[in-house]
Parts: sequence; C-alpha cells; structure tokens
Amino acid sequence: MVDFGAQYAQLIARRVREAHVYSEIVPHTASVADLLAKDPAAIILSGGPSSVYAEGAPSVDPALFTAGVPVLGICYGFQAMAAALGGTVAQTGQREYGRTQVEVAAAGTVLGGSPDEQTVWMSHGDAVHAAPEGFEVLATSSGSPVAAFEDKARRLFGVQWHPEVKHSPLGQQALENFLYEGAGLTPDWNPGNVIAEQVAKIRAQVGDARVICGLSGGVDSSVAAALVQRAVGDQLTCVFVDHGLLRSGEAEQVEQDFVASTGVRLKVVDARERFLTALAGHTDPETKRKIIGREFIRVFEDAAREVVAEAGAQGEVKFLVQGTLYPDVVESGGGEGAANIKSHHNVGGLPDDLQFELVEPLRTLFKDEVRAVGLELGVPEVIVWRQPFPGPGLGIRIIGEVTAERLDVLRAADLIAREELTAAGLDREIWQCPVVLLADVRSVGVQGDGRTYGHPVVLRPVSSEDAMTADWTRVPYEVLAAISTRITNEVPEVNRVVLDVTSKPPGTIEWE
Ligand SMILES: Nc1ncnc2c1ncn2[C@@H]1O[C@H](COP(=O)(O)OP(=O)(O)OP(=O)(O)O)[C@@H](O)[C@H]1O
Ligand SMILES: O=c1[nH]c(=O)c2[nH+]cn([C@@H]3O[C@H](COP(=O)(O)O)[C@@H](O)[C@H]3O)c2[nH]1
Ligand SMILES: NC(=O)CC[C@H](N)C(=O)O
Ligand SMILES: [Mg+2]
Repeated sequence: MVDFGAQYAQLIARRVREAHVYSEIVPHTASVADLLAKDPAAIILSGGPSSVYAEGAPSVDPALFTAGVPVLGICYGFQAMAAALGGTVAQTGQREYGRTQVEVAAAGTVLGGSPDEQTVWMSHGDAVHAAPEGFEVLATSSGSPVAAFEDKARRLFGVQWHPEVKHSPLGQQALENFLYEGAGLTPDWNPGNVIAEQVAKIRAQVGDARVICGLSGGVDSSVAAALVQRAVGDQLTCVFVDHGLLRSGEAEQVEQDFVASTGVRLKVVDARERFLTALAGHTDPETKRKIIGREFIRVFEDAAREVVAEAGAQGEVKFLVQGTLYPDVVESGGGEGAANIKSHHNVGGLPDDLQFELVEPLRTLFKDEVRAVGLELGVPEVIVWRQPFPGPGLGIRIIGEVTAERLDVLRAADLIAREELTAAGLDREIWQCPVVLLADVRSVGVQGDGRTYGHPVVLRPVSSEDAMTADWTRVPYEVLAAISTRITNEVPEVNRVVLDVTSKPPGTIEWE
C-alpha cells in the first residue's frame, strides 16, 4: 500500500488483513525500484490531501504501471494513476463528501457482484474527467464523470470512492475482488496473534523497569494496561488523571470498574485546578488541545516520582504506556504526509520536552480490533463496550473558553442525554454522542412567560465502526424530544437544544 498522506492508510492495510492477505505500507516517496524490490503481488495507491495538478503534488512514476504488478488506485491514487497514464483530472466544482450514489455501467473486475447502483463513501474535490487510453469506465456519479475504471489487460484498476471505509457497504467486496480476481491472490495469510506478539515486544522494550500507564477507564487504555500487565505484571502502576473535564460520575466509575475487575494498582490524581488554570483565557481548539496534552504529561511526571518514592526505590520511571490507536496518530498528522486534522492530546498534543519513552501496543490498530483483543484478554464487557470519550474531555466540547461554571452546565446536559439514550436502549447502536456547549452563542427564549437569553447545546449522536468515518444516528424523535425537554427544564443556562446532522467527512465527530 503506497501512502499518499491518506487519512485512511492504515484502514486500507487493515481491510487487506481482513481479506487474509499480508500487507505493508510504504511512503509515496519510495522509488519504483524500492517498491519492486519488495516483490509485491499487488499494489494499492491510497488517497491523500493533495491535488494531482498542483505544484509539488506527489505523483506516480509511470514505470510502476509497466512492471506487470496489478495496481488499484483509490481516490488520490486513482487520480494520480489517471494523470500518469494520460487521462485528465480537474476540479468539477461539485465536491462529494460522505454518502454518494454511483451508477455502475459495467461491473468489470473490481465491481463484480455490484448492483447497477451502489452507495459509496466519497471525500474529494477533484475528479477524473477522462480515463486514459485503454481504460474502460465502470461507474459514474454526479460529481465524478469517471468514478471507477479498469484496464483488464494491464491489470490496472481504480475507484474514486473509499472502499476501505465501513460506510461503503460493498467496499470490502471491491477490495477482495481486486486482491483475488484482479491480482489472483489466495486468501491464506492469518493475522499473527496480536497478544503474543505485543506481550513479547513490551517485555523486550521494558525489561525489568517500572512503568506507568495513563488510564482513563476507556477501552483503549484498559486494553493497553491489560496487555502490559500480562507482559510485566506488577512493574505497572496505572495513573488516572481527574482533570476536571470529566463527565458526571466518571472518576468514581473508573475506580470501581477497573480496579475491581483487574486488580491493577491505580493512582488517582486530582489535577482539576491545574488544568482549569492552564486553560483559562484560551479559545482556539488546537491551543486548548496542546495545553491539555502538556498538562497530562506534567501530571504523569509528578505521579511517576511519587510511584518511585512510594516504593521506597531510587531512579526514575522511564516508560509511559498510552492507549493510542491509529486514528489518534493519523488525525494528528502522524501518517506519511497526512494532514493534521486535530492534535490528539496523546500524540500531536505531547510537549516537545517529553522525557518518557512511550509504550503504545495498540498504535496501529482500530477500535474494533482493540475491542476484540480486549475480549480475548478477558477485559470485562462493561469496559470493552464503553463508548469512547476523548482524553481532553469536555474541554473540547465547550466552544469557547473553558470555565468551571461552563463545565458544570455541560456536565448536567451531558448526563441527561446519556441517561435518556441509555434508557432508550441505544448505547450499542450509538458510537458516542458528544453534547457540545456553544458557550459564546446566546439565543432568546421564553420560559415561564419570561424572556431568557441562554446558550444552545448541540447533540451529536453518531454511528461508526472505527471513528474514521461516521454518520449521524437517526435517534427516534421521542428520545430526542425527551432529551430536549429535560435539558431545557433542568439546566437553567440552556434554552435551546439542536441536533447535528453532519456525517464525517465533512464534519469530524467532536466539534474541536
Ligand atoms: N483521564 C485520563 N487519565 C489518564 N490517562 C488518560 C486520561 N484520558 C486519556 N488518557 C490517556 O490517553 C489515551 C488516549 O485517550 P482515548 O480517549 O483515546 O482512549 P481511552 O480513553 O483509553 O479509550 P476511549 O477511546 O474508549 O475513550 C488513553 O488511552 C490514556 O492512555
Ligand atoms: O483521546 C482522545 N484524544 C483526543 O485528543 C481526541 N480527539 C478526538 N477524540 C476521539 O477520537 C474519535 C474521532 O474524533 P473526531 O472525529 O472528532 O476526530 C472520537 O471518538 C473522539 O471522541 C480523541 N480522543
Ligand atoms: N481523499 C482523497 O484522496 C482526495 C483526493 C483529492 N485531494 C481530492 O480532493 O479530490
Ligand atoms: Mg477516552
């Protein structure tokens, strides 16, 4: 898989794993000779943020297409293939983000088994206007005159959409068509045991040193902690930071669920003052994220010193375990040439003077893979199926400055939304439902015959498999009504509840 700076690079690699074919990711800067030296049975060109016709945009050496290796281009990779072989790529003026219908004129190889029309997930502004000579156009959409093509003789294939995302229902089938039919591969590779592999790696990295783990009680850090515990046992101390940006009841719940079920040593740090002070006066989302990332590390440093002192030992804790997943890395701009969408506190938000060596056994995985590992490790279902909650917490759900009063307002509204969604039995169906306080926006209302001038909150229920793409959840009207009524009745500062009906892309899940 050649990575052109795709948000979805690991996702493609992962879908190939699911198809029982081994895959490796290489940066687009690798030469054709380097690529061919790996003796690939097939090559996939990923999407990416550039426009092929822009100056300095990564291009594909046409020699790649005469090497006799089957190639599938996806989005940018599709456009780059078209441009390299003499087709035309330009802006259509009609951008396509999210759910899109494509008309399938001919199934060809990759679209084998497709109906005449299929739903796909798109994310592009450029389009292929004319396919290169020798290519058959397989599909079109309203914004993509050429949405898929192939040259069967040369075994070159391309699609404008993203078959690797779950929101393209026939996407996996298209990838498998390419791998099995287009490239003639046999699905005979099996993922090595992630657990055994990671346990061995952790032991090799850590040796007999002391380790701390940032534990939020969420899925990722719980599974990471369980892996590290299996690897190095009681060399591990978990550190839970109460930064004041947590939801109602969260700190208590973490102590209860996690410690009770795992017996891991847990240190709880009350850092509420520290975070609030550091965040005072800041409104820019990236600034807030970086402050939060920095403060987390400063708290971990203090905690590490205490862990050593409490054990009556000498020296320092060198290793910090984090439950970092691949989406955190790529959204922070950590993929090969990938754009920085938002700096996740645990990756892009880390301070430059970080002294810890990181232990991140889940760094190339996605949430659903992590859940599977968690279940296999015996992590309890209440934890494995917990909805994600971002490390920066309510700090990135208050649009504007974060203050203690605003946090109280948001916590109250968030608790009501969670209670009603749980009562309606929607917890598994909904991936997560951020409640966002538009703290600098006010609107006029009337309550008890009096005028109010309060704040709106936004409900952002989304469904997703891995947070890379998402759609807004069609929550039944009665449930929305119950949430709205309760919030406006019970939270005096809020006089309006609105629903976010944006998919990802173009939106992200969190507002900041
Ligand atoms: N309150 C916290 N205290 C200590 N560490 C934290 C806290 N919040 C987040 N972290 C660290 O940051 C990492 C990333 O946070 P993130 O929210 O992505 O993962 P998670 O909380 O473990 O899982 P989930 O995505 O299910 O919420 C965590 O795995 C954990 O190591
Ligand atoms: O630990 C985290 N630290 C962060 O800085 C962060 N930002 C977003 N998220 C979570 O990541 C997923 C994707 O979020 P977005 O669509 O908003 O980018 C969603 O599940 C978000 O809740 C974070 N998690
Ligand atoms: N997701 C992509 O690969 C996008 C390709 C290109 N940047 C476009 O907008 O068309
Ligand atoms: Mg979390």
